[in-house]
Amino acid sequence: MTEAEAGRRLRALAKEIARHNRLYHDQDAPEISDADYDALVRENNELEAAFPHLVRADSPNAQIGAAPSTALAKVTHARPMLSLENAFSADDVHDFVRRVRRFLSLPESEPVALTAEPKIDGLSASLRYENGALVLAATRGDGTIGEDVTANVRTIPDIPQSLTGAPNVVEVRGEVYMSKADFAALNERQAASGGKVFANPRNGAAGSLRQKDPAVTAARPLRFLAHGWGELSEPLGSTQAEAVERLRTLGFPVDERFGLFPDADAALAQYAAIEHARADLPFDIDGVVYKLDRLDWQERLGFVGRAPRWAIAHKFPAEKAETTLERIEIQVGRTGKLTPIGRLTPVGVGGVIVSNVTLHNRDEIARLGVREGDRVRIQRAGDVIPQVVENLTLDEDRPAFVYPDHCPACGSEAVAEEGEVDIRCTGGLVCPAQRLERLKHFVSRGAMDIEGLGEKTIVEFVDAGLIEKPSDIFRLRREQILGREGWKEKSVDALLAAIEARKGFDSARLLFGLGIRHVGIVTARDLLKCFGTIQALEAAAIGENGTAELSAVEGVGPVVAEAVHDFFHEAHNREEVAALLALAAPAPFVNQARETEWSGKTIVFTGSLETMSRDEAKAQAERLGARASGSVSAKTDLVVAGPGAGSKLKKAEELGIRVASEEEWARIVAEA
Ligand SMILES: NC(=O)c1ccc[n+]([C@@H]2O[C@H](COP(=O)([O-])OP(=O)(O)OC[C@H]3O[C@@H](n4cnc5c(N)ncnc54)[C@H](O)[C@@H]3O)[C@@H](O)[C@H]2O)c1
Ligand SMILES: [Zn+2]
Repeated sequence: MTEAEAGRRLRALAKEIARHNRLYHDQDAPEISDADYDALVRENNELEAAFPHLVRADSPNAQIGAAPSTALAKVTHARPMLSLENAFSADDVHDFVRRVRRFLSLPESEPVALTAEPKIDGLSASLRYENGALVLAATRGDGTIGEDVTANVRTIPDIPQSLTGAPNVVEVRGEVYMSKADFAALNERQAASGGKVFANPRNGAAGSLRQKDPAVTAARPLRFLAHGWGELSEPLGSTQAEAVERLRTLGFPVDERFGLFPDADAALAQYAAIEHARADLPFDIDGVVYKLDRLDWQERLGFVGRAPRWAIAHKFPAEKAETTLERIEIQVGRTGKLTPIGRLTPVGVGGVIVSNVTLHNRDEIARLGVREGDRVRIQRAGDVIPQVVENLTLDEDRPAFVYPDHCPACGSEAVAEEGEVDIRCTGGLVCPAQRLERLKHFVSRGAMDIEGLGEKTIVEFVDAGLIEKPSDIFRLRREQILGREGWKEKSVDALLAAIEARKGFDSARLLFGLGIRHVGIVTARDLLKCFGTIQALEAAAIGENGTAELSAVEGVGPVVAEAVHDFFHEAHNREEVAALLALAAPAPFVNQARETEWSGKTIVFTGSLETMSRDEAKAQAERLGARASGSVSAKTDLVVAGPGAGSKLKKAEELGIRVASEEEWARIVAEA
């Protein structure tokens, strides 16, 4: 940014921020969210830091709140009512402590104790007591001049009218606020009577206190929490914690979460605890305020501009923000799932800058009605990926977003399964987005189980361009691998021998290794029991009545049939299968199942098995002529439950299905 641009921007920001200050502080009717307001202030501060000589006399940093414009009498504060510096991260808080240390020239060994308490979202008031009697109450106004709200404050039950044992002059400062419940009820009454509806409890409290007629204030459920003081004829204590305790004994409400902490880390832990409790608190808070405990240090630090040097407000991250959805991009996941990603104009939400959101799926895009270029409201909760919660662009002119019906990574058809919202690429074996996952699956234990070709080696070979698709594994040549780092002659030979050993291997394992959706090892065997070879299966799948023929197979339903059909429908998948069959020449399927009392029965394995893998257990079931299924239903004959079994076991018990332990299962297998 050039200097001229910065100057223009600073001028615009000063004007804009002043306007929002008036709307918020004086008219109790903000137009933008606090997060958006804070973003303007931050932009201003960054520019001021980059161009210090351009800082304006009317800089937003030179001002507190807004000058009052009500019909209320003006009051000049005996001591100014200040604002607070903001911190947005733990780093900011540590910086604050470092600044304090530097200012006071404290040695590292000197502890810096801090108080921490919620930052109540209300409006500050100063209550002046002389000889124990409440004589004046004032709003903050612009920090120097506030409004006289004495009569109004007298109607607030939390605020004592008189004090005993107090210094002759005490100005108690704190927050006038409205509880969330009272605020909701007030707005309901206001709406019913056609009165002003408030944007939030803070505005409700401010609008209720700043009334010409105290009777109106009296009818509003206002509350008060003390957090500081102004003029005093004698000190309330020698530390912040002592002084606050004194205020409590004088009869002022103090928040129960107020605490004294030995250092910044302990105070930050309290921040986390308060943030955690935030939603359940009866009133709105927007952060935690830390103050130096030692009052002699507060005195030395004084204030700069509009805020004390000895306190800082650690704001909670905003969880919602508005921005523009610039583009909708479709990503292909490792398993072929198409996921729409929204590219945003970067915006701060929940303490981080967000430039991408997940749009989940086609249905979500339709539900939100979002198109490229729309204004959207996004939300971020905890560590969750940010989401679009609302489309703010209501014009209907532009056409709806067209969801692609082909995979952007490989051009294969992308389809949704019946009743499913997700759209998947059917390009499986050749889709670059799925390449790695497919290859890892192909060589995995339950599939081709190629020794020496683990995930790490797959990644290495893919990166080196040695393999792209499963058939390439059978094309690997000695000299391609030899000479690569970490590959000795012996290991290369062992690997090639392991690959060679997989020629003429089990066709069911190879079929399973293709990674067709829903085709697990059991389904692969079911299919081959019927068709005998992968070639025959392929011919059936792409035949005229393909899906019908496949769904007729025992153990295969319409969803599996559809997936198998879609897979073989893609020409490049057929090419790859043909290459694999030529290179690996798997043996025709041999049905190993025996006729036993378990033939035709359905068995479900759940929980963890200790002496065998899930795959092995399933294979055992099949050899007994039984089918292994993934879900428990009335048709289930046996549930084998290991430790950690959950809902499936519960369901089996509800349905009265026989349940066996792993040990009992081993006995069944041995005896069958
Ligand atoms: N949405 C808008 O248009 C808009 C406009 C102006 C200001 N704002 C919001 O108002 C804030 C700025 O207002 P501000 O200058 O009054 O600063 P502030 O409200 O962020 O902080 C200072 C005030 O915090 C209050 N406070 C609450 N609990 C306290 C505690 N425990 N200890 C000490 N003080 C405590 C005090 O009254 C003090 O005056 C910003 O956070 C901004 O988001 C919003
Ligand atoms: Zn694809």
